[in-house]
Amino acid sequence: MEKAAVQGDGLVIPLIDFSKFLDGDEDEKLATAKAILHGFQTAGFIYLKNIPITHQTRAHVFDTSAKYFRLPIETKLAHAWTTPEANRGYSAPGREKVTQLTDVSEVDKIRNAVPDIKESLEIGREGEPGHPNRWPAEEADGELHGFKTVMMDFFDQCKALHVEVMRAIAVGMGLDPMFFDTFVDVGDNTLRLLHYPAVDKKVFQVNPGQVRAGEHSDYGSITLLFQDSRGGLQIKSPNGKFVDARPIEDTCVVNAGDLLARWSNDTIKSTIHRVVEPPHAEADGDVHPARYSIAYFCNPNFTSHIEALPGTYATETEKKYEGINSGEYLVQRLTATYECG
Ligand SMILES: O=C(O)CCC(=O)C(=O)O
Ligand SMILES: [Fe+2]
Repeated sequence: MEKAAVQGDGLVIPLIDFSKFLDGDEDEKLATAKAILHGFQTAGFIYLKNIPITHQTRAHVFDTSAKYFRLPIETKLAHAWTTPEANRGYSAPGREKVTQLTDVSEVDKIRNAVPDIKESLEIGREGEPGHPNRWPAEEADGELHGFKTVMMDFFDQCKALHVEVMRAIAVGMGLDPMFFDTFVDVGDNTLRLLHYPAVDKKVFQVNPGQVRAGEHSDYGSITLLFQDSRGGLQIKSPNGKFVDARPIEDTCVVNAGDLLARWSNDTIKSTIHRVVEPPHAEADGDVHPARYSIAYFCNPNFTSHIEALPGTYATETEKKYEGINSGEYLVQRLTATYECG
């Protein structure tokens, strides 16, 4: 067994070789699927290595993302995020406050007190009726030439990885390997490019509680998280302490979201995480350099009805939740998180 990716305060996040699920023999496939499910059931998080998304693709997407965030703020605001139903476009620093609260007025209070130091661009499925993506303009000879192609290609690769991780979960649960396929084939997912600007170290000293991204759980089935080498991601342990989730090159951090936890009748955990001041002193003196990450939020098809999975309850009375429509659930959660209007 591989050394854990993260270990501390009762939190153990496994590092799993995903090629053993995709290309291994039957025993390797089964053992890997079980390890993946076990990671989601215990930590709610796993790290995957040897995924089909190459180092080159990933590096190119990060470079392209950095180019995007160098655009002037007015250019970015011209394709700003609009509504939870669309969930596409640019969010300037301070717009979204990810939090556990679902009451809009409470979220507002917190957002105004200590805004997150980050900006993001949300990209959804192309062709969703009524919700076109909000793309930056690409001039033929401009810096951003090819942006849309790069991002949609990455979107599709992540979409395929979602399907494969769900197959691993199905195998781990003893379900038909394709059980989830018809629940996730549409790709109602969101690609979020994230930029945490360089920040003076003093900001963290002066404002206790200042973070780069506030504590929250994700909403959907799973999130594929690609982080650069800066660090600062933390995951809440079962004892309530935040533990550093160190960057490991060429791995993808995968965490279960609230809807998968609900779907699994709470046998899978959706674990709280946040992004704080990086743990290591950087060479740049008084300033923490920028951090870039990319989160790909996977969801069951918005038309899916989500209710306790077979094998997660013995009798009807053990079902903890009512069935729910995936799309409605996600819009509800996003409505509480973003400042609308
Ligand atoms: O930037 C990161 O590492 C985490 C981002 C995150 O958790 C989110 O956007 O939901
Ligand atoms: Fe998150």
